[in-house]
Amino acid sequence: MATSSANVDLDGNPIRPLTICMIGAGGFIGSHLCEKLMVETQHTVLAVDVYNDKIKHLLEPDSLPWANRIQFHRLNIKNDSRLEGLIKCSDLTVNLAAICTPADYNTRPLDTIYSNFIDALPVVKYCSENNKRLIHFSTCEVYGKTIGSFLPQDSPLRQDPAYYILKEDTSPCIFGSIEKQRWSYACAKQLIERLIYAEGAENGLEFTIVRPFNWIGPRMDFIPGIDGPSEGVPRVLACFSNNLLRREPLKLVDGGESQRTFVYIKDAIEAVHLMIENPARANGHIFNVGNPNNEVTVRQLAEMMTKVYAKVSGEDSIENPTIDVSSKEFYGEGYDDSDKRIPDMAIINKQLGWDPKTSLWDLLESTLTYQHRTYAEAIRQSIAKPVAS
Ligand SMILES: NC(=O)c1ccc[n+]([C@@H]2O[C@H](COP(=O)([O-])OP(=O)(O)OC[C@H]3O[C@@H](n4cnc5c(N)ncnc54)[C@H](O)[C@@H]3O)[C@@H](O)[C@H]2O)c1
Ligand SMILES: O=c1ccn([C@@H]2O[C@H](COP(=O)(O)OP(=O)(O)O[C@H]3OC[C@](O)(CO)[C@H]3O)[C@@H](O)[C@H]2O)c(=O)[nH]1
Repeated sequence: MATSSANVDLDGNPIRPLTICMIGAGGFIGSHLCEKLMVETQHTVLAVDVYNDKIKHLLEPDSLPWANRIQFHRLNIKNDSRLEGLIKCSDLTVNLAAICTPADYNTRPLDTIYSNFIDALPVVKYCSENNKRLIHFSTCEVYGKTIGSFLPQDSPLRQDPAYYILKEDTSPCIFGSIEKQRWSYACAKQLIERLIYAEGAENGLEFTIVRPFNWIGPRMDFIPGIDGPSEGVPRVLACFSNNLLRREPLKLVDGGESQRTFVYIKDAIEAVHLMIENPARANGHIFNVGNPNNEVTVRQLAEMMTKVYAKVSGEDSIENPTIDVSSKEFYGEGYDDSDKRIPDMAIINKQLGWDPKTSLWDLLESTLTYQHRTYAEAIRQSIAKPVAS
């Protein structure tokens, strides 16, 4: 895998220290990107978010070696006039802010559309008007369903990669009908991608669009009832972690037949680091960032996580480790799903020489070790606590 050295880019040019306005810096991806930039580079981060719990370890104490290179700005980009000033005094803006948990797409469709489209508009506008570079986080979900999913079940064409590999410049974007509000998120992300592209074409905005394919690792989402709402539904890694920590069966939505490719957050962050430090190679591009070698069905993911968790916790798994639930029961009316997501890697490989390296087993082993260490005792105590009458 290509890595950028501390001082020169992939073409041997010196890398000057940048000021980066990172919006959504307090989230899962933001926390890992801040960590990378603090520990391995000389860049400065203006970290914008409404929360900072996941980056507290980078903000305090004042004696940290990077203390003068990171500032936290608690603000909501929906309604805060400070945003333009922060973008203006930065060299680059990285926009990660979004509602991006599937349980919200069909239950809070308005918030989802506003968050992923309307709230991103000023960010794009301020970057364009002030000639500032933008790295915007979209999603693999803009591809929607694969062409192959519309073929008859027994069609041999379903095995042909041409019908399922997702390519940035040629694959169509196939969403379900309007009442399947699951796709409101993907549609909002697609429209903001189109707007950014148009700003590049008409007004010369220097942009890079990132399409993450299921990045997973420590600090992803929350564990319901411990550091998030008891009834909350996070993404699958946290749902299954929660079930394993509580010794409950893992819930397989609609049989767990959907397929995903999972990439380790630390591999994926390396790709973003390369984009930041190689603007000449990254500007004007849309990049898939995922690991095509780590494909599993959700059922296989549940089985592997059960085995890995038994290994890292030293506890035997329960007798019936999985249970089937319908998507209507789990997510409510209007849910739908992506059938299969395999990223084509040609563009990122050619432009940045990036390839993921961590296997699914290895990334689950380090992530579930973290989950066990971070949450097992808190869960034990919450279960032991008598319920108030
Ligand atoms: N994690 C993945 O695998 C994945 C996959 C596809 C796309 N993405 C995209 O990557 C981006 C980051 O994802 P993540 O997994 O880190 O999600 P996350 O929810 O952990 O992080 C998003 C952060 O944005 C902040 N935010 C949201 N609205 C805000 C607002 N109005 N003002 C200020 N801050 C706000 C949230 O507080 C949160 O900390 C999102 O745009 C998401 O759509 C992620
Ligand atoms: O307890 C559970 C939770 C989920 N599933 C199923 O797992 C699949 C993956 O679900 P999840 O990780 O929550 O999200 P998606 O992959 O569907 O979508 C995300 O992908 C990228 C992003 O844009 C941002 O992260 C987001 O939209 C899915 O099939 C669920 O039904 C389960 O069986 N049990």
